Amino acid sequence: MSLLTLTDLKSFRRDRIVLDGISLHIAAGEVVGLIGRNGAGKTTLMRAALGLIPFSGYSSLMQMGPRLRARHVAWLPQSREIAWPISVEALVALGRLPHEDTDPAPVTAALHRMDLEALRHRPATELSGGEQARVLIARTLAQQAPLLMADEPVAGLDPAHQIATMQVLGDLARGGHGVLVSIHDLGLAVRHCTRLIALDQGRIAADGPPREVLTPALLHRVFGITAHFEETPQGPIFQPLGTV
Ligand SMILES: Nc1ncnc2c1ncn2[C@@H]1O[C@H](COP(=O)(O)OP(=O)(O)OP(=O)(O)O)[C@@H](O)[C@H]1O
Repeated sequence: MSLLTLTDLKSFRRDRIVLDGISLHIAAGEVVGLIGRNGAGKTTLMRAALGLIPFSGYSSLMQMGPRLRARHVAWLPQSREIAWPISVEALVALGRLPHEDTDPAPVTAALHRMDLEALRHRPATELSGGEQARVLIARTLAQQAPLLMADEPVAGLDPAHQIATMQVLGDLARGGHGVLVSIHDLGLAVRHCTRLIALDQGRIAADGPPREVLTPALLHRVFGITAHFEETPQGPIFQPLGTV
């Protein structure tokens, strides 16, 4: 089942085309990594799909009313700013707003999944940057939406929490959700994403399983790098080596 369909999406910023002809589906069971250089259009693609910036073309999310959309898709923006000193638990509970319920179970589960139980009563504004990022991820988990869209969810997290967060996204997908994440760490992307979409100057340069997307030719053309890519008994290992 497709949870997100985009057809011929285009977006302009300051009269310059920054997304052009984007067509894709995200299905239940997928963790799709959106990759590309700085400025390639990853954030723009997700914000346009959500209707947060103007675009032309079709986004299935825009066919839903605001209430249905809030239940269908959880969104983690790149900005990790927390404005008010509310408790971690209260902030995570904001993820339940679209459901208009007071069921504590999804909030408790989200706190547990993001390793936040010990911090639940702390003011969220008094946490470290990485801890705040985990709180905001937990809020999106508490929303229990079929589709999760996250802009660089693991940026700023320590290695253990990066891996744990990617595993949480994998668990969500295996539980029938769909996930679209922008990510710069190609090593993590290769290990945890079921599929990669490489963006280059606002267009899709490649879309498929990590091994098929991250070819030497694509790495050269889209990222300007060389890399070592190896299948091992511990899973695939991808390490950028140099610039070209
Ligand atoms: N508010 C804005 N006004 C004008 N141009 C913008 C604006 N936001 C983004 N752009 C431009 O749109 C293009 C795509 O930006 P976008 O933020 O989508 O890239 P990205 O792939 O998410 O990059 P990064 O990896 O650095 O987060 C860039 O050329 C950027 O300069």
